[in-house]
Amino acid sequence: MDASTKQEGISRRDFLKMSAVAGVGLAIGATGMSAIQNAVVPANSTANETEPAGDLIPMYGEHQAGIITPQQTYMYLASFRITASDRAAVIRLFRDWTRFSDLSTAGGTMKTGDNPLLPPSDTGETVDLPASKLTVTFGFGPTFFSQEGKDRFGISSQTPRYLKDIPRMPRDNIDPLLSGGDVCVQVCAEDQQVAFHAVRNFIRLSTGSATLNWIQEGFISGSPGKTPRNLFGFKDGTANGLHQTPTGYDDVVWAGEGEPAWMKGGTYMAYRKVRMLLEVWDRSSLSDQEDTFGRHKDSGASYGTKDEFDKVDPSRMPESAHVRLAKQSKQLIHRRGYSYTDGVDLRTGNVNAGLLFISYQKNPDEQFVPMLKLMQSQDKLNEYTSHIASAMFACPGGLHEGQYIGQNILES
Ligand SMILES: C=CC1=C(C)c2cc3[nH]c(cc4nc(cc5[nH]c(cc1n2)c(C)c5CCC(=O)O)C(CCC(=O)O)=C4C)c(C)c3C=C
Ligand SMILES: [Fe+2]
Repeated sequence: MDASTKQEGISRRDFLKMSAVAGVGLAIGATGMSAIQNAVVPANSTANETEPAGDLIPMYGEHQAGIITPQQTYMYLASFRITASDRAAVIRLFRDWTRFSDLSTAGGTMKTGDNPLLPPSDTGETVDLPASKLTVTFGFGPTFFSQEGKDRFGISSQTPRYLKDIPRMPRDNIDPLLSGGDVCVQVCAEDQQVAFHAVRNFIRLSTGSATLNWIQEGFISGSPGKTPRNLFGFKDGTANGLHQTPTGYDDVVWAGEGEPAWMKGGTYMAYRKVRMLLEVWDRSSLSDQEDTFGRHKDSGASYGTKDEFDKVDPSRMPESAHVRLAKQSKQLIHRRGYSYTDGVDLRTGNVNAGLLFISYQKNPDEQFVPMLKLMQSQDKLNEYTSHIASAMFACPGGLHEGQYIGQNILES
């Protein structure tokens, strides 16, 4: 940690220590500190200290939380465009975002009512709510490093090895307004209001430095310990078990050789918003539905087997089955998708719904893109889906206390 960080930074642990001495409602008013430092105070420091351990997911460590963390029920994915023109302003934003992440993942809020003449620093909707397993995961898009050949923040030499947009696919119906971005923030929690509060305050804190491109919200549902079902009624996520081994995440998820130092412990997030044509699907026979995946709907067992986790034999499946094609690519990825609903398609009266497909992998060129290509050309699932948004982000490794997100890039 460099001296300036130590001087300016204030960690949750320091914060709680200070709160314990000064009592609840401690205000930090040093001039020169950025907006959030003046605004940050735990909603209730006692509540923070006694937060049930099971409700907190540590923010610090070798990897960012929210990547291999067991999936929480709710997710927001927000994409920002940096509007700040100089590196110092980006650093201020990332410091503020990091402090807010530190605070909110620990179950705190910014000050909610210290000056009646000013708007409260925090929007307030999580006061009295627990941390709810809140995680915040940051990623950087290709345009963060350079845009139209311009090295905006003098960091293009730090571009990760495989970071580029997902190439256009033949069946794509991609909406550019819902795709890409300089920075993404994935927020997950067991309570939707806790997740929304975080994303909303990230947006507030970005005022003057970044604008929101798009935001998506998703949900999953499943009994504890069971694989959740997607909106087609199939268990989705079964194969993640294949790399849940001692070396599995290093082999599949965490960035490898030839990457800038800040990618150590990091990964690539591939994102596709995939609309699922529920009305078409609901008119299909059970055998058509099962042939689409090569798995049985009720049990989740692959064709020719009995139980969900039995070894898959692709030769037992139709050639166009989704799982057979995934196997044909001979690649593994770590999927962490969420269902979404977006109201009604006013042109057809059909429901807008589908999957916010998110996968993490160490090398998207080798693991993700070939798999997507294969699926786009041959997958029976294409009869029922349409890819409408797309993005690729590089997610840095985890932070230690006192660091801010992107520090190793911006201070390299
Ligand atoms: C390019 C990668 C993938 C996209 C895009 C994708 C979209 C997508 N998938 C489902 C539903 C299921 N997918 C399942 C398995 C599965 N899917 C991918 C990749 C993509 N899916 C992989 C790598 C796998 C695992 C294959 C294996 O090794 O067995 C399954 C089966 C159960 C499971 O393992 O999760 C389902 C169901 C939908 C609905 C969808 C787009 C809307
Ligand atoms: Fe899939």
